Amino acid sequence: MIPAFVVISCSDGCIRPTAEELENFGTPDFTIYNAGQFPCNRYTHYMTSSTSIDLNLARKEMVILGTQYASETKKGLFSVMHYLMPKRGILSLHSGCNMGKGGDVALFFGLSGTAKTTLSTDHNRFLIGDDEHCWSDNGVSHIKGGGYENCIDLSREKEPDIWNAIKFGTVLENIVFDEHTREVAGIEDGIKEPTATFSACFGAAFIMIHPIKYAAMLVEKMQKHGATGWLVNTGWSGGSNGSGNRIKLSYTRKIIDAIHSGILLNANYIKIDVFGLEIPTDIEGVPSEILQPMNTWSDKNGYNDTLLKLAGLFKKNFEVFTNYKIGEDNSLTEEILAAGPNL
Ligand SMILES: Nc1ncnc2c1ncn2[C@@H]1O[C@H](COP(=O)(O)OP(=O)(O)O)[C@@H](O)[C@H]1O
Ligand SMILES: C=C(OP(=O)(O)O)C(=O)O
Repeated sequence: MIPAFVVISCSDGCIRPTAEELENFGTPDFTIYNAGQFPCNRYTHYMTSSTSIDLNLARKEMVILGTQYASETKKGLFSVMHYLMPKRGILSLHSGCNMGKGGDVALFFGLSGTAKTTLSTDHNRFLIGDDEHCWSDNGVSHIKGGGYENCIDLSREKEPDIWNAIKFGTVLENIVFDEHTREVAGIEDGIKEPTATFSACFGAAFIMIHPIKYAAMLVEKMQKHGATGWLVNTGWSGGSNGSGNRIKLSYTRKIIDAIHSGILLNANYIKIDVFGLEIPTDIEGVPSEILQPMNTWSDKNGYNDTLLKLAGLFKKNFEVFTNYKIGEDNSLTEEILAAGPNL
């Protein structure tokens, strides 16, 4: 049995045919069988849990078993888009997207929980979508309707647009009203030590062809349209477990504002060791001392050890991609490698 909230989430995310269209609908482009909590057989070869999402591109069918996660249908379709779109020269992206009043478009890449929804929802800009987009020669369009926001510590002051979006008809998932009756663990419960997670294209779970192919398309589109790329920390700063804090959302928003305004193109930068990242020395509204990560760590040896450890993990992670050649030469892979950490 599928709970109503799963159905609502799916129909909100997809284009709903009108009654007239339904009369002569013909053969669907794709058929999804979602069996809700009915499990898969975990004793099947390669099955590691009682949840499975099986996709058959030739039959144009998907079977979802053993999960009531509301987004599973649309995330499954996201994988299908990662197969179909690149074939048409369109780049599919795990990103949020918004547009400034002058028509400038920004994409926000990141794994789940890294603030695609939070930052693409910006009072001064138009929201295109929070999670799944396509970049074609005609511009950026969103794949799914609706938005999926992490509600931990949500407040009217800090995130007014998202706060106001919660009204009748909103589906709340994994929400605990009363700590005493809580049955599910919170997303961050039980996490003691942050672990480095690498996910190609910020969405390894969804991509269908080699990640370098998506990377090549991204490079081509960024060069063609003169887009700039920025790495913004929306996560931890100032130490590993037991010390440090998550960067304040208000500071992150100021950093994003400075990027949108173009002011950072002419700022002063300091290059950090190992990763070679260039970090602006000043951003209006953000304390300068938090911009350089080393300043925020009281344990300087801990900082250097962690920097080297992370650089090693980066290099190791990329090893599996280095043999893939794209185009006549291997230059794109070489360029990506050159931009990585220098040990
Ligand atoms: N500095 C920060 N920048 C962005 N988000 C932050 C920051 N600190 C905390 N958060 C919180 O992190 C969460 C990000 O979740 P969300 O935007 O739903 O991520 P995603 O859309 O990438 O899955 C939100 O609850 C947001 O309030
Ligand atoms: C969790 C989801 O996406 P994300 O956290 O990447 O925004 C989702 O849309 O189901």
